[in-house]
Amino acid sequence: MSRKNLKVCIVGTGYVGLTTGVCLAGIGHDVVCIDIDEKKIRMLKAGQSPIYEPGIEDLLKVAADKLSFTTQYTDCKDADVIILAVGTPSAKSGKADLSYMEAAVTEIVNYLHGEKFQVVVNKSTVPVGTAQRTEMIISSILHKQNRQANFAVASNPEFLREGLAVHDTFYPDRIVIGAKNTEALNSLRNMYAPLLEQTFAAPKACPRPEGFPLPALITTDVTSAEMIKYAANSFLATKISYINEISGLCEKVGADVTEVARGIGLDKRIGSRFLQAGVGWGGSCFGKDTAAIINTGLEYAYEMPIISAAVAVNKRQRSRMIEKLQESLKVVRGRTIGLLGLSFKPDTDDLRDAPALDIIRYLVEMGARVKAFDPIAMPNCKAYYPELAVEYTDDVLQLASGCDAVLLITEWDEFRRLPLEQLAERMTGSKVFVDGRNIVDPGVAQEAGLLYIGFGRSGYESGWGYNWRRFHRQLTGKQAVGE
Ligand SMILES: NC(=O)c1ccc[n+]([C@@H]2O[C@H](COP(=O)([O-])OP(=O)(O)OC[C@H]3O[C@@H](n4cnc5c(N)ncnc54)[C@H](O)[C@@H]3O)[C@@H](O)[C@H]2O)c1
Ligand SMILES: O=c1ccn([C@@H]2O[C@H](COP(=O)(O)OP(=O)(O)O[C@H]3O[C@H](CO)[C@@H](O)[C@H](O)[C@H]3O)[C@@H](O)[C@H]2O)c(=O)[nH]1
Repeated sequence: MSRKNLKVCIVGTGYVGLTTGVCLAGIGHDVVCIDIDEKKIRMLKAGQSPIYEPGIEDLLKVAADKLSFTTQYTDCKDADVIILAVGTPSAKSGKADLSYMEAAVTEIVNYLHGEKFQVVVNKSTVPVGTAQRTEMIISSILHKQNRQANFAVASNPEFLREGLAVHDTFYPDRIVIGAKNTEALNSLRNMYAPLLEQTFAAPKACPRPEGFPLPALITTDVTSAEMIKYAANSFLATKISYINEISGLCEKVGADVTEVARGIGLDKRIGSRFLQAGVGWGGSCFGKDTAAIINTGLEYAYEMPIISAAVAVNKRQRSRMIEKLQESLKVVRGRTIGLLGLSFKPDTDDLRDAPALDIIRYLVEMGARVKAFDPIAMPNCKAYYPELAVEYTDDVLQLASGCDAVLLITEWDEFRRLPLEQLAERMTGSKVFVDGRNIVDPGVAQEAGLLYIGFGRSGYESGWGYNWRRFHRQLTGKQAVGE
């Protein structure tokens, strides 16, 4: 099949829309990104990314002549492919709120016409039936306007991870296209064709990692494509909750969950990824997508106990953080607690459903003074959660100063190399260090003078074992039994 560059219009220029836009422009398509947020579009026109995502600003430069940004839908005119990438947040019921999708669809209809074939693509995460409903909305508007258009609706769910969005877009494990119309399928196959070629080399900003396999192309019906997205996210969220449930039992029986995860993860049927126990998952997707799939089940009177349990376990992990603090400090009221990390995961400034937000709220309610440091997410936290009573600090040492306890919430790479002794020197009282991501070596932390508490690392739960050995050495100059 001969390949041609397409005119692609992306509606919604957030994490998914912007990444998709810069990457498609990076492989030669002419891309127009639309958003109703004027500030976002102003920044993008000036070459600045409104989100922190490695590689995006480089691509904005590299692909500048293939990219444009606008608040005007008129630029959808003549697009071969219109990609919908607006938000689909949770409504109160847990159902996906499709109002942004439907608002966008009613706008794009005006730019569908009969002169050439156009594909409308649902890239947002949407419940089963949404492609069909999109088609129905478009057809009924066209009918009212007494017009016809040559179009089809396809589902093309997105699997990128924040912080790795550019990498995941250029080198996905799979591309899923759900369409009942062959022309739509061919158009999208054409759009992604460069990514499927052995010789594909992304723009300089994001070279192919050594030995990285080509993506699988999965073409299927629209309903299965819609289900694939929810099934994938629910599975990943469940896998994390599973290891977190195991980690609680590890604490009881005296096992170390990091050893258990290593031991089970080497079984290829299980796999080692997504077995990091700790304070649990957050982010804009897992919470909303597990809620939405449970809700879809309810529409069919079909309970989903496994996914519901994964949600409950995840909620419990956030409370476990507070329980660990209470067990060690006894009284939390009137104490100073420092949070290392605010974003829901490293390499992003995204705070949506971040565990840190709940933990801050609990602590403030309990009467603690809360300090925080995050390498990237502090401006967003100040802007979007002005009501949070948090003292922001400039670095990890300023954070530790005067703290009774420090809680590591986000696994930022720089937190793997913390100056633990200097932290301990600046802290006060029993110098509790709760490692919500199990990334700090417990022995090294204890050596530095901290009372280390991990998740599922029972040997270090109370800290007494390690402190006792340290004191024994200081007193006797000899190693203690078991060292
Ligand atoms: N963030 C992720 O990692 C990720 C990954 C895979 C899939 N998804 C899914 O992709 C979708 C988008 O997620 P996101 O994180 O990019 O959201 P986002 O909030 O970052 O971006 C959505 C954008 O859509 C814009 N918008 C809203 N209504 C609009 C309209 N009528 N016309 C034009 N623009 C409009 C908003 O202003 C916003 O900039 C969601 O369904 C999400 O579940 C997200
Ligand atoms: O072993 C692990 C792995 C992750 N997490 C946490 O899980 C959350 C989600 O992490 P991740 O999946 O890396 O981030 P997202 O960017 O939210 O990506 C998920 O959600 C996206 C939106 O749907 C999908 O596209 C991605 O495939 C899916 O991984 C974060 O809070 C992580 O800290 C753990 O607690 N333990």
